Amino acid sequence: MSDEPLLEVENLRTTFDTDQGELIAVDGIDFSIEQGETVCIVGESGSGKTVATESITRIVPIPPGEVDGSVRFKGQGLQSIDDEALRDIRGDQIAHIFQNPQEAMNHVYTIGWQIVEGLKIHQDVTDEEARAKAVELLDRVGIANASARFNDYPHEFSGGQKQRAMIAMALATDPDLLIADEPTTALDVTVQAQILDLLNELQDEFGMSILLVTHDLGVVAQIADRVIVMYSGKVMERGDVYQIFEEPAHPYTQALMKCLPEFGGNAGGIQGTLPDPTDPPDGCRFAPRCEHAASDCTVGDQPAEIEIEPGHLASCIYYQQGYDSSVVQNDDLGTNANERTEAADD
Ligand SMILES: Nc1ncnc2c1ncn2[C@@H]1O[C@H](COP(=O)(O)OP(=O)(O)OP(=O)(O)O)[C@@H](O)[C@H]1O
Ligand code: NI
Repeated sequence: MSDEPLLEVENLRTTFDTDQGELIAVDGIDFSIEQGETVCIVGESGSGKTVATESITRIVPIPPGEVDGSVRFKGQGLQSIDDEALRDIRGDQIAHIFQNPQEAMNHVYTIGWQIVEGLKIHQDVTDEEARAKAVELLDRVGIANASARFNDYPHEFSGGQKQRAMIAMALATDPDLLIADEPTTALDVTVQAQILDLLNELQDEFGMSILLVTHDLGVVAQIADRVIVMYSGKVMERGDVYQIFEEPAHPYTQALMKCLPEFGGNAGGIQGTLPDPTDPPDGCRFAPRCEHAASDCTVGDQPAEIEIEPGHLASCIYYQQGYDSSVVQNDDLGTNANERTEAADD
């Protein structure tokens, strides 16, 4: 095995041509995912999480979208390969699951048929083998009585069962990377926890990497190895799950944490709104909402990411030399955040 990451994204920039002008959805972000790792992208609605992940295999609509930057998957540059080769990778090595399985499924075909079709397109199997494998997968994702449920239509499955079936479809081709965009948002809390447990188990078993998009820090705590905090198309902070929960460094991450119920936060979220993506402000994108913002925060470009500890980086000038980082370091988050990461450790 090489020590190259499974996925390496550099300077990814995705814009849309809109009536209001060029909309910058993702503004030059870098990240990588190692083999077997779970990386979560977290951030408020509209921060560019979905567009970032959908730019990897160019499932964003082009036009009006335009994707720039470098995406390397197993060492192969995806930005330069043709659509057919990309479709092959998408169906085979990089699988997507979405928030709403209802939309991703075909209503007129049975669940089993849809898994079988996926298998047959990408693998050289007979009908019998494909059927047996589909039943096995349905069973594996926790669909009781799988061989009978094989013949059910999507509307005969509950929301949680549909999401399980989507996961079975995604696993059918034994992908190296599973991209899951808000996979549990439409589900109630108990089912959500079960699906995340299932993803964790399947990852151990199948060895795939997971890139999971969510706005929910509870989901992050339950599943992430590493976390990327996005805001307004930029990466604000990144680190392993312990660093992010125990020592959130960027005021934006801290503000997200403070919205959690254990800090007495309300579901209303952070005060204020995201900047206009067709006209982002100078300086740090979060400065207009940041309680610590100084005049230096509103000039130039988004600050470069500064390494605070190995693997833990924040894009905030207070961590640059000559600034006092104690201004943004936040003691009142410490103890409760520890409880959360202990839960994440289980
Ligand atoms: N097809 C499109 N055309 C124009 N603008 C788009 C398109 N798709 C996304 N955008 C814009 O790109 C920005 C980022 O959207 P994106 O869906 O990535 O956010 P997100 O972080 O996934 O939010 P959410 O948590 O609500 O899913 C938003 O301003 C959105 O309006
Ligand atoms: Ni999204």
